[in-house]
This record gives sequence, structure tokens and C-alpha cells, in this order.
Amino acid sequence: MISLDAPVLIEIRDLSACVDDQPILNGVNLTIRAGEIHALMGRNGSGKSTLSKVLAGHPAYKVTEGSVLYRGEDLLPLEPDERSRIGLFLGFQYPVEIPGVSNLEFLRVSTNARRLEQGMEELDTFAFEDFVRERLGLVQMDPAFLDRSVNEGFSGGEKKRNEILQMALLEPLVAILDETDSGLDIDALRIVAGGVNQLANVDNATLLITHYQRLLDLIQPDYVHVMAAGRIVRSGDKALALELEQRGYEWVDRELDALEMT
Ligand SMILES: Nc1ncnc2c1ncn2[C@@H]1O[C@H](COP(=O)(O)OP(=O)(O)OP(=O)(O)O)[C@@H](O)[C@H]1O
Repeated sequence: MISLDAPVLIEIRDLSACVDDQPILNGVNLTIRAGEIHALMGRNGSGKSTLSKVLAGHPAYKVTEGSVLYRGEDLLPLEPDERSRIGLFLGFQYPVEIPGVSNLEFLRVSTNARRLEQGMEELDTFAFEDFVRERLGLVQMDPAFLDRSVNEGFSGGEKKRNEILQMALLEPLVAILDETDSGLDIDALRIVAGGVNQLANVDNATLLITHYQRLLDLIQPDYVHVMAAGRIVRSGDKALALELEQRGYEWVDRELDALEMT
């Protein structure tokens, strides 16, 4: 829900970043306020995942220009785990498997790190089990997944549900979900979208990276942005996503040419 009086959670200004000296982001501007849901779309290779990784603090990506303020403070000097503790969450496009680390323990340690940062008490094993079981309902996940190693041998869709379970436990202020819809069957898509909708409130914000309108039918974005060649070339409301669905991305090239001429 849009309210221009709502506090700004993330302010990205002229952000450029490279990997192995190759520029990937070329001046991204984006402001996200509390209560908002943003969708980020764009062709393969346009820089969407790179933006999410830069925001999460992935060490392979070097910021060369610009700034990111998180609740008014410089985000960029912070380590990835500090970013997570203060409420930034990245749901990976390809969630990693961590063999030998129990999913339940991983979730408990990360949830407690976030709770401590928020001035809340740590949850012991029993209290955490109650909390996690309640949250499992949001993604309709079988408790048996808690006893396995993190994502090890999970199907693509199960990994995505596990990401949303993590999000439900961490209660981030800004959740970036990178192609959460990919690999989900039709029922799982509804369940995951329902979970995201239930977690969205006036105090937090969501940035959905997606290729498909089908997700945006279930999670209604307040803003839709189109990324091309490492920057946001057009922003609009949900009608923009419908336009993309009908027209594809060819017209985006013309917008980009026009931008480059200015
Ligand atoms: N670690 C890396 N090493 C080399 N090139 C990279 C790396 N990360 C990203 N790139 C390149 O940067 C460009 C943008 O990639 P990115 O993954 O951000 O695109 P995307 O918009 O998320 O694409 P998709 O829709 O296919 O997921 C691509 O050309 C990609 O090959």
C-alpha cells in the first residue's frame, strides 16, 4: 500500500557495480518505502540478480559508484550477516545446499541473531520448535524438512518454500525475493504467494524479481520497474507488467536508446 509519508527503507542512488572489472550495474535509482511491494522485471542478463546480490553484500560484486541508504544509514560498509540482522533478506534465485548443517538449527541460529539485534530474547530449542511449527503453516511445509540438512536434496520448489519459511522466521524489513516463482508448481505458487502476502505489512517492504505476470496476479505490486543494461529504464504501476506481458521487451531497447542520447 502506497503512502508517501511512510518511512523510506531503502534508497538506492546512481548505483554502479562490477564483477571482475566488468560493469554490470550502471546507475540504478530506486526508493522503497515501508508498506510497499515493488516488482523488478527485465530481460535475462539485465542485472536484476546482481542488484539483489549487491544489496545483500555478495563479496564478488564491487560497488564502483553511488550509494545505498538503509533506513537512512549507509548500507554498503556492512557485512552480509550484519545486513541480515538489521532486517534485509534475500531469497535466492538458486538457494544453496549446506550439507551437514541441520535446517532446524540453521533457522534457529539465524532467527536468534535477528531477534538479538531487535532487542528480543533468544529462543531456546523448545520455544523455537513451537515458533517454527507455527510458521511452517504459512508455507504448508512438512516438518520433516526441518530434520534434513539445509536444502540438501530438496526439490527446486521445496528450496523456494524453505526460503519463504526463513523469511517468515526472520521477519525482515526489506525482503528481496529473486525469482521465487521459478520451479514452483501451480499449487505451490499460490501457497508461497499467500505466505508473502501474509507477511507483508505497513512496516516492511518487498522487492519481487520476476519474469512472469502469474506471480503478480497473486501478489499485487504497488510499483513495477523494468531493468535494462544495468539500470531501471521505466517504472510504473501494475499495468506496466501487463504491458510487458503483451508487448515483450523490444520497446525497452528504444527507451534505452533514448536515455543514452540524453
Ligand atoms: N559472478 C559473475 N561473473 C561473471 N559475470 C556475471 C557474474 N554475475 C553476473 N554476471 C553477468 O552480469 C549480467 C547480469 O546478470 P544477472 O544475473 O544480474 O541478470 P538477471 O537480470 O538477473 O538475469 P536472469 O533474468 O537471467 O536471472 C549477465 O550478463 C551475467 O552473465
